[in-house]
Amino acid sequence: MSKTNFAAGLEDVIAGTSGICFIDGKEGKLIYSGYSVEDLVKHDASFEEVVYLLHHQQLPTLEQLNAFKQALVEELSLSNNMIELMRSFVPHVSPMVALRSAVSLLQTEDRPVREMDQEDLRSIALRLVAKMPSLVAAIHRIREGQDVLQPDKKLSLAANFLYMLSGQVPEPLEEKTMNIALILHADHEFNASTFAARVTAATESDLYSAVTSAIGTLKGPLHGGANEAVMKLLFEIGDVDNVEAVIQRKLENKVKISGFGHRVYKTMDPRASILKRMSKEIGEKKGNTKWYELTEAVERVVFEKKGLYPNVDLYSASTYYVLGIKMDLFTPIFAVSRIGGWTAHILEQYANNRLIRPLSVYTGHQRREYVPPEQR
Ligand SMILES: CC(=O)SCCNC(=O)CCNC(=O)[C@H](O)C(C)(C)COP(=O)(O)OP(=O)(O)OC[C@H]1O[C@@H](n2cnc3c(N)ncnc32)[C@H](O)[C@@H]1OP(=O)(O)O
Ligand SMILES: O=C([O-])CC(=O)C(=O)O
Repeated sequence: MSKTNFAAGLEDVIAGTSGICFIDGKEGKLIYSGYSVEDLVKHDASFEEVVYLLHHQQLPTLEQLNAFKQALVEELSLSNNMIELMRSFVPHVSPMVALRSAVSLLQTEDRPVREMDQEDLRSIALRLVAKMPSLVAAIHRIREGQDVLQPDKKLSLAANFLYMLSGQVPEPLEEKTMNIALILHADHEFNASTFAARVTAATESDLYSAVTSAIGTLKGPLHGGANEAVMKLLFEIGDVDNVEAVIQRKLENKVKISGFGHRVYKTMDPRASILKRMSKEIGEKKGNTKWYELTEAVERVVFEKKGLYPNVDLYSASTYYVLGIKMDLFTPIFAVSRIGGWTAHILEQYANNRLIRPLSVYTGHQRREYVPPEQR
């Protein structure tokens, strides 16, 4: 590439190798270390099993899976000190800002680690995966003025997350829905937040710093923040009869419709197809299909008017909303899942590292002579 050629937004640039995840953007396929997400969902894989797969690029044996689940459950709870620290800032900031800050604070409780020691790195990665649902649930309960709940060690990670949020052990379909949502969001190759994590890791900085970079990157509405933006759009539309006019107006004003379009998929995002089914199923179970139907109408109109396909964020919004989750927790839930992928990529980056440092095309002033302030 010459110094004046560049790819805006790094479009189509191959920035490295990875054995974790493969996306076929033309065919709409998402494969984690050889296993399609459809297959993992069809066979009722657990989120824990998928995290193991991402971390080891191998499905665990039953014994390995049980040990991994046990290790995760043992790490779920937050210290009293951590909860007290969180009380001081959670009520004043958005959940994503609180989550980014809380992850940073978690490091202050870590035992001393051996630098770049594989075993220590893996145990921090596991700790981060386990703490994420507990942090999000604690953020929610603190800002609602409720007690922070301890995890129930008999529950899966998906069920524990819903339990720590609401204080109710979830129904089987609620647990299944959350488990599938967590699997579907767990990894996506060199997406913006994972790439941010890898850039930080490539300086040989620590795992907490890399994950903090990733959370800050996920927060934006062009990336993970789009699921909350979809719910806001559904509220703005309000009724199926308004879809056509609201979408038309937005498109005329060149406003991007959240939950549509993708840098890599040129067809339906395979995760959106599965979440569409889940949104319908949980809506029917809860006797509230309004949000599913509204989303489906938006999908139809956006396709007719602009030829755009849904991405993962479109149907996750109605799915979470019908589960009774507040919309400003949608993006934090993305982090509860994506921590699996982020940590896998950070470990992979450490294992085969080179500093990530691209170039820019300079568009500033030509060389000039310095003039002292009093002569300008
Ligand atoms: C988990 C995730 O991160 S999935 C993505 C979540 N983000 C969203 O849902 C936000 C809405 N979508 C978008 O903004 C974009 O589609 C992105 C950011 C996902 C991808 O962006 P890019 O690959 O840079 O595509 P870009 O923004 O250049 O769009 C290409 C064309 O499609 C149009 N387009 C793309 N997405 C949308 C959209 N959601 N609504 C309206 N038009 C869109 C653009 O306006 C542009 O059209 P033009 O050529 O007529 O100007
Ligand atoms: O891959 C991307 O660019 C965005 C995305 O869908 C994800 O991170 O899940």
